Amino acid sequence: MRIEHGIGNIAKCLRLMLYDKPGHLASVATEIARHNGRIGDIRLVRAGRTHNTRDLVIYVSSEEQLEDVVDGLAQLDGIIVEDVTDLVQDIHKGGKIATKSRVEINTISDVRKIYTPGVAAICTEIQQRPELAYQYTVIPNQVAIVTNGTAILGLGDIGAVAGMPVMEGKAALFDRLVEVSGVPILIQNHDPQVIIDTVRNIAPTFGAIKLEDIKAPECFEIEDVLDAELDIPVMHDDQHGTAVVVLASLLNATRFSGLMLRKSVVGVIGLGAAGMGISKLLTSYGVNSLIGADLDEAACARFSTIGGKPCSLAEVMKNAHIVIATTGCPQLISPQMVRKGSVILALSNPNPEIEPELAMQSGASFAADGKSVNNALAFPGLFRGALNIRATKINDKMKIAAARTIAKYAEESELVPALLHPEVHQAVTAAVERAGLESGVIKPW
Ligand SMILES: NC(=O)C1=CN([C@@H]2O[C@H](COP(=O)(O)OP(=O)(O)OC[C@H]3O[C@@H](n4cnc5c(N)ncnc54)[C@H](O)[C@@H]3O)[C@@H](O)[C@H]2O)C=CC1
Ligand SMILES: CC(=O)C(=O)O
Ligand SMILES: [Mg+2]
Repeated sequence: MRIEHGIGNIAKCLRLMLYDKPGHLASVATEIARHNGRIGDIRLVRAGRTHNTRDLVIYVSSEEQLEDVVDGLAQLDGIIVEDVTDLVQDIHKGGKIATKSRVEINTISDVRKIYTPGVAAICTEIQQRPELAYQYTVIPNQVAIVTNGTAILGLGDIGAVAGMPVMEGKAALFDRLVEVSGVPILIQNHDPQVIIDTVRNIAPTFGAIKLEDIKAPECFEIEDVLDAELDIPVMHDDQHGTAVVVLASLLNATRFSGLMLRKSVVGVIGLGAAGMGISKLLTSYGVNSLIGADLDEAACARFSTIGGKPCSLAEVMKNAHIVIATTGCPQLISPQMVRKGSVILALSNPNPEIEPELAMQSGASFAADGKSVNNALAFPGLFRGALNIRATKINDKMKIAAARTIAKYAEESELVPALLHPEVHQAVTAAVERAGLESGVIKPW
């Protein structure tokens, strides 16, 4: 029997037929536990005279572990494994988003209004007064989610199309959390200039641009140029959404542990898009002592330009009170490296640099991974707030206001609130609106 130490990222549904006798379900649970699998929902599908059929969700870390579970169950008396389905594949079939009509179309008269000839009058009005596009079209509620697929989560340069499930996921969250229409835009090109030109040309379709999973260093130039040229917000989520959630979690971590954030030594491992975005916002917040490690010399040089001190991974782990890892390298941090009492945010997805449980067992005072400290807590409210006030930018004041608000909604002794917290995204929206209005980033008509 293999022993798995992973966190069980693979969700499978087992359809089991089993004797309807006391204790049978318990023997199933015991067998799954023997192979270190975790159990989710259990649903009765059919109640027969002698047998029941149940769907049982399990979480495993590998296909091999699943095989062990299924083989083990098949050997139990009175249990047949009828089917095994993958819940993640199931939920992706057909894609996760769609463009739908917001208006009823029941009669030909409806068609004449929403389409030609009626629509022509609206077109002409917009031609004469362009600002009416914000009243009569989806533009002010629509955000482009732009990727070239070069840093899809921590999977690396897997191409824009392979990154589409992530872009759809972000769009689905936009809709669910703040009713923004997110539109994935896949640009199959590595050249920053091509991305800049493409986004510039399609920008009139959108109220804002969210850059996503574009690797460093290209992401910096792309964002800087577009931000300067366009009069709508342009924000690279991996840089700034992540930075906002990190600041929120550190506001809480330092409050609970008695550290002073501005006086703490903060170490960043992986100085790419996320690492640099985090470093810049923490500097803007007032963190004075920032050390960082990266394998790439150019990344270290960029870090120096914002006041960071490059050093080795071992030095970061030894000297930093707070460690933030954004390398895309699972298990980069070993238990022996953890400094007693430190705060460890191992943010790489889909797998962290160190599992939070292991970091805590190794002496960390707080630890979290990229599933919980995730930019999805920030980007919905940042964009919703910016769209609501017709901001031209999302500036540091808006980001810090968002971070403070996220921090406030965390449960006692948690670093951040749950992503589906019923109030946090609306509260972030309101805070971003206020900060934007105070700092005057509004487009005048
Ligand atoms: N939890 C969250 O909300 C977020 C997590 N991330 C995660 O952060 C990771 C990096 O993403 P990006 O910054 O967008 O990628 P990126 O490609 O822009 O940057 C990665 C950086 O890590 C460095 N690096 C790689 N291996 C290293 C090692 N062994 N030691 C030191 N440095 C190393 C690279 O040289 C590069 O500078 C990904 O795993 C991603 O999932 C990114 C954004 C948000
Ligand atoms: C969360 C996210 O944006 C990432 O891991 O790339
Ligand atoms: Mg990302």
